[in-house]
Amino acid sequence: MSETPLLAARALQVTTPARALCTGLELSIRPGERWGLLGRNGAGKSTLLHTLAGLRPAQAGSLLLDGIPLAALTPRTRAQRIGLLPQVHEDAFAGSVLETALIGRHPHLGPWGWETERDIELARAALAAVGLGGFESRRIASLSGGERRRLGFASLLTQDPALYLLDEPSNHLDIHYQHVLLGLLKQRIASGARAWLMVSHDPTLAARYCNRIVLLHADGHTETGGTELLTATALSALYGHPLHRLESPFGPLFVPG
Ligand SMILES: Nc1ncnc2c1ncn2[C@@H]1O[C@H](COP(=O)(O)OP(=O)(O)OP(=O)(O)O)[C@@H](O)[C@H]1O
Repeated sequence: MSETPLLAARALQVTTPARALCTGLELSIRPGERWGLLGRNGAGKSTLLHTLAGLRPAQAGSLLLDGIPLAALTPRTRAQRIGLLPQVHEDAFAGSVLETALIGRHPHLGPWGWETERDIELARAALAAVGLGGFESRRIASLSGGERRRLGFASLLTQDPALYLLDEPSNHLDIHYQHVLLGLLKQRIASGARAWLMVSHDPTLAARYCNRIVLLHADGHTETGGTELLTATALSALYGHPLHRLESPFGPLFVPG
């Protein structure tokens, strides 16, 4: 495949003061791909995701965004191309729902930094898409956990990056919204120029929504490939817990033993 990857990791090493979380990662994320990143608690999934987003340095190796070293790009250029849905939303400013959805437009604003009618339209449309139409003037502190999570998706939709980095996106979402929101992003990615990498603790969800997989093992080595990596044997070893794979019309279901 000759197309330049949206994001490429070459011999990437991510460490904490205590240990190596990820060693020698080779990853090419291309348009149309939906990557699932699976591993145990504490394996280093969020730290790796933040490194791929350029929010923390790698200890070795390189990261290329559209073929250009990520570190050479301005934060604004990076934010036009990469969007992060964090595991937890930490709200430094107690703004309204509409103001928070509009944060996604910041990397795209003109030199004066003012939002246009079009930006506000996009934010309103994103809120409606996540079921928060009519919530625009609510304070974010008054939202339920699932409503706050849906607002995080709305901010990401208004940002409309090429690469969506999603940290446990199903957190706080009921079953309906898990499928509505992942379905919505999947549709965006099907349109061609975008991709996602999502951290998940649910191999059933990963098998249903992802077409590429990274298994991050506790010793820092990784396996990358298609969904054929999602075998009962591989996942039982990954989690240190027996898992059974059952076939269903909706794809494989993984059930703990
Ligand atoms: N600054 C730090 N100093 C020491 N250890 C750290 C530091 N930051 C993270 N860690 C450790 O690195 C490991 C990886 O953390 P990370 O949050 O990336 O794991 P994770 O795979 O996302 O876990 P979870 O599934 O529990 O969310 C954890 O053991 C964590 O305690």
